[in-house]
Amino acid sequence: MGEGLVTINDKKKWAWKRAILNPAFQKSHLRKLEDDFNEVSDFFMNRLEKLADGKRVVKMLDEFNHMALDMIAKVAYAVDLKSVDGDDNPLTQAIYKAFEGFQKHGEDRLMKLKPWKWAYIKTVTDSIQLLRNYTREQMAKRLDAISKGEHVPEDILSFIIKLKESDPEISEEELLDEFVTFFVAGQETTGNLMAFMIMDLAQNPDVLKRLLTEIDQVVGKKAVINHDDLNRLTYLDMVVKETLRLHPPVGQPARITTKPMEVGGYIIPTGTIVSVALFSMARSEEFFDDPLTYNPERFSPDAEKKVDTYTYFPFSLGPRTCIGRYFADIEAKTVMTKLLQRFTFELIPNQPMGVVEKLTMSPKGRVQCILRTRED
Ligand code: HEM
Repeated sequence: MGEGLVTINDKKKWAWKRAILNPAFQKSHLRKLEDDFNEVSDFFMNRLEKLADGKRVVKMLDEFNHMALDMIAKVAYAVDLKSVDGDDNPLTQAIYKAFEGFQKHGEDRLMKLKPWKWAYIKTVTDSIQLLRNYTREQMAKRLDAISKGEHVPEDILSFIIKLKESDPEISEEELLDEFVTFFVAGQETTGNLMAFMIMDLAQNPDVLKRLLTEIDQVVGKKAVINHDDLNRLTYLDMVVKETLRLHPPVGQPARITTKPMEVGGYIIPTGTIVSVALFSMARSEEFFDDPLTYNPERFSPDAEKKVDTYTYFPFSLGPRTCIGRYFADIEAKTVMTKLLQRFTFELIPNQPMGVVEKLTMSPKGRVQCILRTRED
């Protein structure tokens, strides 16, 4: 992700990029891309339709991860990746290889010094090259269309290009970093959120029942889920928030101290990486009543006022809070509404119910389910 928004350390440069990219992620802007959110969700429902035979074991985490990749490709860059139907397309494979390489590099920073890893590293760098060539082509096409005065979508790519308009000196590499950043930052996180929602709902039938009642009453079988529908699905909002509390996809947001700080009598020197264990805080009685119980009521409009901002922040806090939080919110709610309109799910017994933490926190057992259509 190089000098992309997530990893960039230069404060001034970050602030400039963030100011230009922020409007692309505002709720009012994302509303304009509602059709794309619906289209990718519908394509995903067709995929689930094929899997919902009441017999097959479906790993929901894998399905959601593919869908989330398709969502970023479409909503951010107007690209129809359609990886839910199989990831044999070279671009999808390259994206997955790049993610894997990024993760493995995080686990073993000395990898480059180990000759027996060089063949593997080459497969990763080849994939990154393919990805960069592809994004370079997309960017060139878009710039060409803009220069000819053609109509172009108001997607995130258009905002990345605004970086170049604001500073023509910006390198092509940096623009590519930004392009790749959104693929990485927005895929696994939202995929995990939706997989955790299925896991939590399947284990809490009363919550699921109430949610289904809300969906049936508020949207019924409505095909296009828009912003107003999402606003009226208030219990769904509470369910999303409670899932993010008990199962935060980013379990430990981190910061680097810029001056010495005292915490609990200990001095933390400048330049220390400090991470806050959201996952553990959610499990502590010091911060939440009956913390292990999955209880969306914590986020009912009245109760939510009592939730302390400094104990619950799945999208982090401060200026470097997640830029994609509304994107994730619209995506998760649109997809889950459509899924619950059509399907029921049942967890396969005896699968691991814990979490694994790598770059993100994901369900260990990949949420294996049997799916059925609701008419069955
Ligand atoms: C449920 C889904 C998501 C969760 C839980 C999540 C969580 C987070 C967190 C905790 C951070 C801050 C990291 C830190 O402070 O250490 C962050 C940053 C970021 N996220 Fe997300 N995120 C999600 C979805 C998305 C999506 C969909 C996108 C883009 C389409 C995105 C793009 C970013 C970017 C670019 C940053 C860096 C922002 C900056 O430093 O200015 N995220 N996210």
